Amino acid sequence: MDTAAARDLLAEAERTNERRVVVLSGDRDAGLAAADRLLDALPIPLTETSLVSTSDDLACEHVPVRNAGRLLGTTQKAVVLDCHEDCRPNALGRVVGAVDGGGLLVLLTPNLDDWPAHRDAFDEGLAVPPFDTRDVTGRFRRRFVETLRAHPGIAVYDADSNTLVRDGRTNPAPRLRKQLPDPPESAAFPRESHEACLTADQTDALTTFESLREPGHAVVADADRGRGKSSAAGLAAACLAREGLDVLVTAPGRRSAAELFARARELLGSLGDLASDGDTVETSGGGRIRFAKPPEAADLPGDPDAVFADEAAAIPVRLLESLLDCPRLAFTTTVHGYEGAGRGFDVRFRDRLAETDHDVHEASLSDPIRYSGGDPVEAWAFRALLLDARPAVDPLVGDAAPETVEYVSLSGADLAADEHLLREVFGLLVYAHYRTEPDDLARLLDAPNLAVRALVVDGHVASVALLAREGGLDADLRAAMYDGERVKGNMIPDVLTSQLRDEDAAVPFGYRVMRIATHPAVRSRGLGSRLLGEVRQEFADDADWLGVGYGATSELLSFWAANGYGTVQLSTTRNDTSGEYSAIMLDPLSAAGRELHDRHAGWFADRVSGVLSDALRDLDADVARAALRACATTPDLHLGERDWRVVAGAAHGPGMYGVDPGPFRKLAVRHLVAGDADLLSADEERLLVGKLLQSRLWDDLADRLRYHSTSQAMRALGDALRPLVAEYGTEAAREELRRFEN
Ligand SMILES: CC(=O)SCCNC(=O)CCNC(=O)[C@H](O)C(C)(C)COP(=O)(O)OP(=O)(O)OC[C@H]1O[C@@H](n2cnc3c(N)ncnc32)[C@H](O)[C@@H]1OP(=O)(O)O
Ligand SMILES: Nc1ncnc2c1ncn2[C@@H]1O[C@H](COP(=O)(O)OP(=O)(O)OP(=O)(O)O)[C@@H](O)[C@H]1O
Repeated sequence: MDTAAARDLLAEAERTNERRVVVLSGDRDAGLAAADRLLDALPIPLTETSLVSTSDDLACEHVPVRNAGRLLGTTQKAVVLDCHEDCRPNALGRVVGAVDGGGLLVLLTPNLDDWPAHRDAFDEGLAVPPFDTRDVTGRFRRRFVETLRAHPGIAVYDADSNTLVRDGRTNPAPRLRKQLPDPPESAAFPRESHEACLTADQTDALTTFESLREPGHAVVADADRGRGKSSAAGLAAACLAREGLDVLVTAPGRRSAAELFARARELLGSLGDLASDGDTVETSGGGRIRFAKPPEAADLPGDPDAVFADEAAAIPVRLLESLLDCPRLAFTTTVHGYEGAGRGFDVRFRDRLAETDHDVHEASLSDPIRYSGGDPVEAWAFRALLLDARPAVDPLVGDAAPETVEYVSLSGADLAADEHLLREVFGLLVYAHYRTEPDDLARLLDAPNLAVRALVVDGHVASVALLAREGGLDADLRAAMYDGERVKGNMIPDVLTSQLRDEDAAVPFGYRVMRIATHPAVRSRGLGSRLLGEVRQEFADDADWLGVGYGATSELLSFWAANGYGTVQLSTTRNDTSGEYSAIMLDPLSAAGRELHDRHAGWFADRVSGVLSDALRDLDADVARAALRACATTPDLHLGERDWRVVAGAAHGPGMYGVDPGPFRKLAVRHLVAGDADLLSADEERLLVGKLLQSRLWDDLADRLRYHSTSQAMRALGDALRPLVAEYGTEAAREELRRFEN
């Protein structure tokens, strides 16, 4: 790229405070040399430049592609992203956000015509056994190249032929540069906090946060990425802590709360109120700002005065609900961008918030901080990575019912050919699953092991399922897996083989429902079940099993059980963000699938009482009940005469559970897995789980189940045992019962 063109492009970026993209396409070495010349010719210091690449080929900072997340929240004047050997959509999303207004994103790419056929390390990751890289398609790249050629603000330079294909200038009319906002005349927070705001939106948001000085208020701040909402929250947290309040901050990860803490520290520092600056920030007024992961924050440790949930949409609603007991609440959420849509924050949580006694205040920030509004590179990134994909608007699917929808199979080619459909499918997945990210868009379009099935109404997506083919692995791979090697993309066979030590688990093949989502406007009408029914019918003669692995809640366990899926495993560690244990369930389709299911269901029932008294001691009793109820087997119950005498005796008083817990546990598992669900009340079942299986202390259990006293809880367990003895006991057991009943 000749120096004059590069200088003109950078000058335009600086003049408008927008970003520009330079694509250097062609041979990698030629591209690198062109990048080197470009950076040399431009007035951009090396210290403000990063190269994101598999190798360290330029004189500036080098960030490995897999660590591109390091750039999140930082800003650079120029970032060079090397797309030759490992083009990761996630890295692209992170890198774009790190370029400052007036800066350049430089992409090193293969020749744009050839790129879709080029295979790299990312594609190798998509080539899940038994597929190989040749099975991976290049649709994501084809679409990506089209966006590079079509969007304004993107220069394309062919480094092989030294030709400037597009100069990337948009020649905008001159605009007034934004001034820093004036602090409000009268503000409740210190003037310095308002002076620290960079846009008028941020000032307004901070003013909204002032309501939190009094208890009984909640603030919801939403914005697109990079509008400074976390920073506004940080300034507010600092002001509250300065007044002596204890502020608990939670976010999907500590990293995501970094900006909030940074602003709080800066402000307290400049006010001279920073007493201690470790993981917890303490103020000279006796206040503090501390962090806890969502599952811990949900218990409101130390009864904080205020809770701030940053990126709240990426935190499960169940955990957010536990925060509502705190007198002051703040939630920030991203409108567009993957974190934003997760788990229907708007749909479900705002209603819950409105039902509380808190006065709810809203703040919206639309002015970007790092670059001007209307920046063409932001618009391009939204489109290229579908950051703004949304489910169909409600009225378009409002009439969807199980009888009126059409079941369709959507191949990568179908999705690539129909942008509307792609947006709706992807938008729905993003909306419902907080972990959906840019890499998933490429997977959807190119991965050979994935299949998309949907229910559509008038061409609009009402429900969608993403299926991943798993298993059917040869003996060598199975042995490797058994020996502990990670075999990518085979989640269920992997768990059954390596954790549960079943070397044959990956012989049969099946489809794991990776994600399923029904449009929020039409949930609970049977669409999700219809979709799973159709999937079952379609694959009945073509696969050995259907399966699923997900963060277990009692509602979801019931949903899957109602659709024929049976529990075979509960994980022994919790997910960091959701705090949920995951469940694996199977729905057998063939004889081989049934074999696999039956041996694991049987084994699950055999071992579950051991696990519940150990790693799963803190599993929610209702999740345990639902997981056991969803296990499709009938556990053995071989109790001897002496066992029954102990159990029946305990049901009436003189016998004691503690002398020999074994038979009680067997009885509980037998009933909770395969017994008549109406025999005991929900609380009685919770007692079986809590006392007999999880060995909780009586005081704790009485408290949890709201019994007036420990002895009342003990009597309730006896009452629960009686019908069980009557139902399952031998003649000897019933004889024992009759002794006491008379
Ligand atoms: C691998 C995975 O994807 S697991 C995660 C599943 N997906 C999600 O959680 C995304 C958000 N949720 C959704 O999109 C939907 O709620 C789905 C896909 C779970 C269910 O789709 P729907 O079309 O509502 O299913 P359908 O109407 O057939 O069955 C609903 C029943 O499932 C149960 N159910 C399952 N999950 C839930 C839930 N989160 N909230 C309420 N009910 C639920 C209920 O029993 C419900 O019956 P009800 O409405 O009479 O109470
Ligand atoms: N008042 C401020 N003072 C200094 N820097 C700020 C301020 N507001 C925002 N920034 C900077 O602008 C960038 C975006 O801010 P922030 O992270 O708060 O925004 P956000 O809306 O939460 O965005 P994201 O969704 O990307 O986290 C950050 O790099 C931050 O350091």
